[in-house]
Amino acid sequence: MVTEREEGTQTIGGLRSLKINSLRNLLRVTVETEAPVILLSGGNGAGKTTFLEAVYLLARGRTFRSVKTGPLCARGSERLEVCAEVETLERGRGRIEVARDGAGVHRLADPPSWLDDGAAEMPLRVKLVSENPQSLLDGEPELRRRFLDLGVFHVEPRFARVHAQFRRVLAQRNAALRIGGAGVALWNAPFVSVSNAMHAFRASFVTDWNAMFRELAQGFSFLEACELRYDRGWPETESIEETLKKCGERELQRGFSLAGPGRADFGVTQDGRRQSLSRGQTKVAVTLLQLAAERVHLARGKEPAIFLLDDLESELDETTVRRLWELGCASRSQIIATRVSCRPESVFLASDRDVAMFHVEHGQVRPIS
Ligand SMILES: Nc1ncnc2c1ncn2[C@@H]1O[C@H](COP(=O)(O)OP(=O)(O)OP(=O)(O)O)[C@@H](O)[C@H]1O
Repeated sequence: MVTEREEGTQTIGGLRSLKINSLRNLLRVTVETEAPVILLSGGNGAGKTTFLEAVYLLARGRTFRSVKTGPLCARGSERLEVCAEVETLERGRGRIEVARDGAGVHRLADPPSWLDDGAAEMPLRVKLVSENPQSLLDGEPELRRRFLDLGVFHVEPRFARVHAQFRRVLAQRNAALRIGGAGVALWNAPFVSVSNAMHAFRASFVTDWNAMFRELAQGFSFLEACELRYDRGWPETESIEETLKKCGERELQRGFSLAGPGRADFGVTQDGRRQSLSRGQTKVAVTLLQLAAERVHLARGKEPAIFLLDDLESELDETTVRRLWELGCASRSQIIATRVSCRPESVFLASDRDVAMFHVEHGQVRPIS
């Protein structure tokens, strides 16, 4: 497996075929390709993002779009299905299938052993640069914690148990704080222990992630002196026990925990201060964060993820698109990218990787020969 990656051939894992039934405007779509780069072009509303959504659904069992985008099931249909043949370097080929009806999302897989390992070991990992990547750095800390935790989870499956334990302890501690503090003392010791465990996992991932991010950021002058700063959720100068003691009164007044891993955050900083970035620059930073995380995952022996790049060109100048594209192609992960068809596609074809091009129109996806 490593040999193929190191030799730089185009033989990488990823999607080999994708069938979509009744997902938004994609009523019946079949795409078969072994290409390491899949480029979908088409006009607005053609269904390009929906194609990415189908792959994301397979990997994560949910969509990346907000509920405001409306129901996933095509109008007039009661069930959607997405099915893919996937090749992994370690396990060869297998099928993943997701179906959704009124009762929610069901994930089916063949061979069934792929299911036994749990979500962390599912054969399909995706890394998304979405239609609004800025929300990761500009939005709620909750989004960043989820992003960070997914990154940790992929390198350290034991993190899932610690995470679940933390959520249970936090819920109990908060319940005790809400009713005036009776029983809080009972939950402090487990809270301290699970907080320290969670921080240790996160910090170890962030150290590597930051190193990769700084390396990648060298290619972009506005990010040159920037780094990834992780805030564990309580001051670096004190232990979590000390912080709990200090904010005990306030926690009782507010009725919930004010410190701990549930308050962790990260950001792109320069000289310790949050860097102010334009929309385009923020998009670059988020793309680099994804690429950096992928490098960490690969270095820890993970299968390459599939990069889903939704309209990479929007808000970016041509040189920047070219640089990001080169970095993406150098990662040797499979890339599925969308673009609005009015722009020249030369940037995307200028790499040594095979590109399979498809045109998306009125919910149909057709190969461009
Ligand atoms: N449940 C649904 N049933 C049928 N059609 C839907 C449903 N939900 C969304 N759509 C339509 O499906 C299309 C999907 O658009 P999508 O966001 O995938 O387009 P896109 O090609 O990425 O466009 P853009 O370049 O504008 O981002 C839209 O035209 C939308 O109106």
